[in-house]
Amino acid sequence: MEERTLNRKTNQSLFRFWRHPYSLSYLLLLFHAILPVNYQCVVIPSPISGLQMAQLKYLSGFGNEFSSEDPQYPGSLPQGQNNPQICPYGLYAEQLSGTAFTCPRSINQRSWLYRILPSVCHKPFQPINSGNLVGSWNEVHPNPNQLRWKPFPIPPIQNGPVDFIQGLATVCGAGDATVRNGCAIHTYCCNSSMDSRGFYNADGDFLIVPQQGELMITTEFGKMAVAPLEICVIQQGMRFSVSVTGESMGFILEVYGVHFALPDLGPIGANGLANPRDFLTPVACFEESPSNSTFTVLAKFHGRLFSAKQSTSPFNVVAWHGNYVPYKYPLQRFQVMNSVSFDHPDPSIFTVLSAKSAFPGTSIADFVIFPPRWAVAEHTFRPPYFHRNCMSEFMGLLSGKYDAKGAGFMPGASSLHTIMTPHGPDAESWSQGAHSQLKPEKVGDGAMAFMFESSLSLTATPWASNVSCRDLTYHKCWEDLTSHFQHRF
Ligand SMILES: O=C(O)Cc1cc(O)ccc1O
Ligand SMILES: [Fe+2]
Repeated sequence: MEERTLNRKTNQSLFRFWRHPYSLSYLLLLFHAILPVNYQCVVIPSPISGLQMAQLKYLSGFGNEFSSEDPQYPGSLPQGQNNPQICPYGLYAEQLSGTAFTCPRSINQRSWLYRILPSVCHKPFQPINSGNLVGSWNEVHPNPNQLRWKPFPIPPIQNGPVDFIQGLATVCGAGDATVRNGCAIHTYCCNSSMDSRGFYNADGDFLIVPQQGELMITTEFGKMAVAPLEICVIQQGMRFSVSVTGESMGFILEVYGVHFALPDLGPIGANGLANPRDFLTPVACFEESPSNSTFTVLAKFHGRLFSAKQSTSPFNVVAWHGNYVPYKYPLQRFQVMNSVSFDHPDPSIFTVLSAKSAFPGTSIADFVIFPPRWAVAEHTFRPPYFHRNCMSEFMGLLSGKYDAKGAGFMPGASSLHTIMTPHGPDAESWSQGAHSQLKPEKVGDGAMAFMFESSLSLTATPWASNVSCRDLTYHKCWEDLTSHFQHRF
């Protein structure tokens, strides 16, 4: 059977309206077209011209209780209840739970999806080749050294298409998806769109950080365009498919058993860092499936990939409501805090999102960024300090230059300093920081670095340890640090 593409805009003709078995209820529901629907739309021009997504609409806010219906199907969202005996337009109701039913209300997350067929309508899942994905850390050899990688190579299209899922490789991680505690860091390097393939991750949430290439992500909740300097979060179980316009590369922080939240602001006050209204969630937009279609749903379960066929698009959700949703965030919206007197504050002031562990103030993983900012601290060594940390630090450079490193940490490069591994500015950056004149200075103009910081002891996978872009000379960047100790005698 021929596979159909998932990102085809579906036929929503009047003809289909009249032949639909629930056309009477259509008429009644037309009244809903004039009723206000409880959402706040933001229209953001898409950066992706090649994907014909000129303008996408989004709902604004973090952790909100949203509702959305495909504008072509007014009244498709049931009002006043979740489970009408028959849903509007003959849709099926399906709940997607992101937390235990009984989680406290403040952290409880779930959404109700109203879809053409429920997700259960698929052929059995079969295991497929999991490539360079790793989900268990038993075979991984620990390495306490400083590790660094030049940009992970994107396979050229001449060598064959590689999509977002085929291009996944696990760099490092710790913990276990089966006991819902841990995290993994992956890279994706791809050159093609997923077309008729949808994917869900049963293991955890993906925080996706594109470094090269814009992503058009179709989800069950609608479509998101995510360009470099934007990030998105697709939470456990949400189906999605990634289209690209060319060679694309980026990083993924996966967390098991916990969801990302905004950090508390403490004495900072009610505003600052990542502000909730800058988080954007897609609006409902569904795909119908012509008869005789076949779609593939891929699953990541216990770190392994599985594949199943089904006859309807997994993106067949006409309306939804809830607070368990995918979202994106433009990193330039981050309001940076820093010292205006002296000394270098800890990088936790740059936390965008936290996946908290059960220990107060200690995260499974934090997503931290280093945006352009003014440095004004007096009588201070301004670059990042030398450091040994009880947390693991995975860093990447999206653009520009990082203030602790020279050319060896180029855009697209990444590094891992795991628990108690000493690290800090390279010899040249130290020299600059120690001797430069301390006038007000813009740090990292046009630059953006990020850090995935985890309380878990991250270990690199065999793939990451042996990949050809590993910088085996990394340790040399500190070799020129010499003693300046002034003996008393
Ligand atoms: O470059 C790093 O290692 C990250 C980092 C940045 C910073 O400003 C202070 C401490 C720190 O670990
Ligand atoms: Fe550090």
